[in-house]
Amino acid sequence: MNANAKSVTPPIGESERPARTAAVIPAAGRGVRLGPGAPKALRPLSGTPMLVHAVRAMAGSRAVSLVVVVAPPDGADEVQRLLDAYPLTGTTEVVVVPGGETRQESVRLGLAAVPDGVTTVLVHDAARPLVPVDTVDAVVAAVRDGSPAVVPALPVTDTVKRVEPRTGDRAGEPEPVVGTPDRAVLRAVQTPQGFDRATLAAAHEKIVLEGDGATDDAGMVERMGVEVVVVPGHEEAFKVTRPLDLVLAEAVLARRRKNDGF
Ligand SMILES: Nc1ccn([C@@H]2O[C@H](COP(=O)(O)OP(=O)(O)OP(=O)(O)O)[C@@H](O)[C@H]2O)c(=O)n1
Ligand SMILES: C[C@](O)(CO)[C@H](O)COP(=O)(O)O
Repeated sequence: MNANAKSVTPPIGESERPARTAAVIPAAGRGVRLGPGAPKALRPLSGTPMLVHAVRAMAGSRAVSLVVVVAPPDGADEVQRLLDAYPLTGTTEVVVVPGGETRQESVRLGLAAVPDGVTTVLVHDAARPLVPVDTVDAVVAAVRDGSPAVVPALPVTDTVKRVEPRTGDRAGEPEPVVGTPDRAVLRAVQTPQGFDRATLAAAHEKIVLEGDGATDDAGMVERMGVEVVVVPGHEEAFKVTRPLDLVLAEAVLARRRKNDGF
């Protein structure tokens, strides 16, 4: 959309949901970097599984009428039972499907379960359980305003180096630096990423045929030559990846409880 053009899209929740929005939550990963234990999405945060936080975060947006949870390939029944134990208060429907060996495959399987009539699809990591609803709404609004692919992202705060990785017999050796990108043009990308449904489906179809090394869905769309835009992300939308991230997530939840007066 032209930067100066004014959006005519009604605020989220005030439209009659002409364009149904679904959220696909890939939750089939093991969480190897988090260390031994249950699959990452099922680990508790303040006593509630990470996945439940992520589902609530998506259902918290009035735009989202369906959440597709992508469970570990052999764990769909367990995930369904777990979600049954934490029913949502609103009207958002939740379905569970088995996932695949890679995140990309899991997203593709989740997308296949999205019914006809849904025109906007969000893809959100179960590993980002604390994303605020305003961030979700900002992504949905940008898609509804005409951007086929929208990612929330934050400026990078560390200086980033490009290196020549040392692998195989040379793994562990110091890695030569081959460049320092200008930090001002870098963004650290989060989820939910929002898409025009047909665009996302086409990107996944192309990748199945041709293979690809993209680490996020927007990267796949970019490789088709489609414009991807960034909206402001949020510090609390960080990805729980390593053990220290669990400590941070608990601290964020404790701060929210305190702010809510609990
Ligand atoms: N085969 C896979 C692998 C990952 N994911 C999901 O993709 C999201 C982001 O992935 P990441 O943080 O890398 O999770 P894991 O793959 O579980 O982590 P690790 O690489 O440490 O094992 C997570 O919600 C994860 O469950 C998935 O649905 N299917
Ligand atoms: C999709 C993502 O969360 C955007 O930052 C990220 O690329 C997932 O990466 P991972 O390798 O699955 O951790």
